[in-house]
Amino acid sequence: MTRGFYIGRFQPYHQGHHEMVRRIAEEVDELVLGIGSADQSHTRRNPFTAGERIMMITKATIDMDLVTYAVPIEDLNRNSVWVSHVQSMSPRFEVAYSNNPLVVRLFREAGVEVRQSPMFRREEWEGTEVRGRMRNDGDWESLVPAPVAEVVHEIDGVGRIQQVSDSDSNGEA
Ligand SMILES: Nc1ncnc2c1ncn2[C@@H]1O[C@H](COP(=O)(O)OP(=O)(O)OP(=O)(O)O)[C@@H](O)[C@H]1O
Ligand SMILES: NC(=O)c1ccc[n+]([C@@H]2O[C@H](COP(=O)(O)O)[C@@H](O)[C@H]2O)c1
Repeated sequence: MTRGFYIGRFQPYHQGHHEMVRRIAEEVDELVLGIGSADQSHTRRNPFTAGERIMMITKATIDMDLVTYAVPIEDLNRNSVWVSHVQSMSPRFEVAYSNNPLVVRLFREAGVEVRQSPMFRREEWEGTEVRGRMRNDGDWESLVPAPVAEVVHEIDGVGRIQQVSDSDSNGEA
């Protein structure tokens, strides 16, 4: 039995994340999806709460052939102990998946095996692009799994993003 760990902000969970989970499913029996920056929401870069991101991930991965757990991970302003913080919040895992260079480095320095993947259709499958299209009334729905689009509609996510774009000075280009 192998359990993996895949961390991201998932703002929102999009087709690039989904493709990565599909490939990870070929290598592990169970996967923990760490919801990074869990304490952040209602800003341009981090519009969705941890709970909303749990809904997106749970509904999008329900039909997949692996057990998934979505675990919120708050940020910690101390990189040197961040891996211990992650491990303290997550079910035990043997291998971590990430394409984020800082995350890869921190896990490797802590002695955790890390696997990276290619970036899939990165020109479209990127959180920043999805949020940009939501702000501009573009076609964001084709960039996310259908259950994620349903969650965004349920919580009026587009309305929220358009509103925080005006008021939030937390700045995303
Ligand atoms: N299209 C993709 N193909 C493969 N991996 C991806 C893709 N998009 C994101 N990832 C990886 O998934 C992890 C989580 O990504 P994250 O939630 O930050 O999404 P993002 O699209 O990079 O977001 P943002 O544009 O909001 O910073 C990271 O390791 C990231 O490199
Ligand atoms: N010191 C820290 O708090 C620390 C260090 C590395 C990554 N993280 C978090 O891990 C997540 C990494 O996800 P991304 O690959 O989506 O950037 C982010 O939420 C990031 O804030 C936090």
